[in-house]
Amino acid sequence: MKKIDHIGIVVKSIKDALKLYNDLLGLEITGEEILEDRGLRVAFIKAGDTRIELLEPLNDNSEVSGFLAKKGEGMHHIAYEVENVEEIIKNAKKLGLKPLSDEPKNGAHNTKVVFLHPKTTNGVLVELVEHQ
Ligand SMILES: CC[C@@H](C(=O)O)C(=O)SCCNC(=O)CCNC(=O)[C@H](O)C(C)(C)COP(=O)(O)OP(=O)(O)OC[C@H]1O[C@@H](n2cnc3c(N)ncnc32)[C@H](O)[C@@H]1OP(=O)(O)O
Ligand SMILES: [Co+2]
Repeated sequence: MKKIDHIGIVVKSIKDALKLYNDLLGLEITGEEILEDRGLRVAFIKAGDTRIELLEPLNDNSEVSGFLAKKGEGMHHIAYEVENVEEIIKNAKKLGLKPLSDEPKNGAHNTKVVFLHPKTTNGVLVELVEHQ
């Protein structure tokens, strides 16, 4: 594991959330992306050597709609940058840490990602990210 790649936060509106990250803290958006297949508008904000990932649902079928409906806005996941996501999936299984897919999926900004089920990772949704 190289570092915390980003901290994912679900928000109703990225624009509204910028009052804190941009207006108050002076942090800039370093990359915004629409992920249609995931129903997500995503904005990355550089914060020191890690990033905040703001996740806004595009529609009711978004990957974060259920979370937003049940828990409201808030902390969603912690992403760790790894070297070899395929390798880490195999090791996670051996350790009883449940990957949510057997193969990595495409993440934001040309990455391969896999998530570990929060019920096997002390209640925190963990994302493992390999930058291409
Ligand atoms: C932009 C792309 C990518 C990147 O490149 O960075 C992203 O970050 S995409 C981020 C959004 N996508 C995902 O999160 C995909 C992986 N997540 C999932 O597959 C699901 O969210 C889940 C984790 C499997 C949960 O889905 P589901 O089982 O349908 O929801 P439930 O409400 O039934 O939850 C079951 C259980 O898990 C607890 N839970 C749910 N979400 C979280 C969470 N974010 N953190 C911690 N715990 C979570 C939930 O509370 C339930 O527990 P109990 O209530 O005790 O049963
Ligand atoms: Co993420």
